[in-house]
Amino acid sequence: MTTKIPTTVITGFLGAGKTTLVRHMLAHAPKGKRIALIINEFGDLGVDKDILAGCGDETCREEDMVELSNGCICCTVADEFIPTMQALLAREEKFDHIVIETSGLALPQPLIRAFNWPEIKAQVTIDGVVTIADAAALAEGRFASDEAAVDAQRRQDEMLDHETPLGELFEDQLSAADMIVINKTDLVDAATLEKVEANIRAELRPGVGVIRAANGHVDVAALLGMGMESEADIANRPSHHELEHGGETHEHDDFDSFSLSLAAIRGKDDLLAIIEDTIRSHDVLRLKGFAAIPGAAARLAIQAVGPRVTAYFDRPWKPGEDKVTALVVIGEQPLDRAAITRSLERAAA
Ligand SMILES: Nc1nc2c(ncn2[C@@H]2O[C@H](COP(=O)(O)OP(=O)(O)OP(=O)(O)O)[C@@H](O)[C@H]2O)c(=O)[nH]1
Repeated sequence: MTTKIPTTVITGFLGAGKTTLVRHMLAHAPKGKRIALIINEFGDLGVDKDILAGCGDETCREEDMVELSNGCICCTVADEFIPTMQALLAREEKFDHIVIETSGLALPQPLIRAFNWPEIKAQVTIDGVVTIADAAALAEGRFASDEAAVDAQRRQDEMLDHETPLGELFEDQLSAADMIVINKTDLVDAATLEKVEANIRAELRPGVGVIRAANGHVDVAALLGMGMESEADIANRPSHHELEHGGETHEHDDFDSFSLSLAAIRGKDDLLAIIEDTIRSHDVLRLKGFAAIPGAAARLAIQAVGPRVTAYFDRPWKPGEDKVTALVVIGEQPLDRAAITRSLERAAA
């Protein structure tokens, strides 16, 4: 009997901390373990791969990272995910473990189901589905629906969704999970954290573990080696979205993303203030990218989750590299691309 390669699936909403957790996991995985990484990112700048490149050293080399950037993994299972897995499995050097970071807008269920396809099932199994929850976003009610408005709508049309797109997606990510990591515990107080955890626990199947973390710092031994064989249990992980929409539309049809670049900007503080203002005025959910700050030898990595903007110089510009400011913007439909672009262009020199 061949031993199947265990695969960990990481889900969680936009900006919850998936890449941060994967980074921690690669840096702390047992030495000698060889891990392949499949990254699916919403938006086309490849920020996550850039952040992860090199952080696993010999555990996960750059050539062991594969990016799936043509849309969300749940819509491209047949065209992209299955061939990517087959190509990984056909490599001469064998992997001990595979980690898949899904995009923050992905429904996990179609991906889990793909592990029952004969060509995958024979060689790979899901070790566990880990869902990362953003304690700060939950505490701020960013997934909550406006109950009064929804009730009024429902009275008019019984067929209407009773969930916001965000709430529905998050429920699907919770229902798919074998383990929940409540991340960003540093941003909320103890009483709030208790409340957030109680709300999450109320949505879970019995037996699903919950751990708390800041900056994705979790015991890697608890993550790798769960042995759940989640694909065999797909019937117990219903997708609210698939049930309600009959699989005809995908949840992220409700979301939009675009990228833009700015040739030259005035300065760092000015740029960050303009980004924060733009996010607040246009309900941007997630913004990330890199900026070229005048006079700086390193590029500035920018991360914004809701109105919280952070930035750090991540590496020196490479010789000959195009020094531009490039950003990905993600939000609910309709995203007013022209107005957001105009707003961000106020940072231009
Ligand atoms: N304060 C705080 N910030 C965090 C924590 N975890 C992650 N972050 C920050 O949150 C931002 C988003 O983190 P990522 O790891 O990129 O989130 P993600 O889920 O991979 O994002 P997407 O792939 O875009 O969906 C980054 O600026 C992180 O540094 C945490 O526990 N506390």
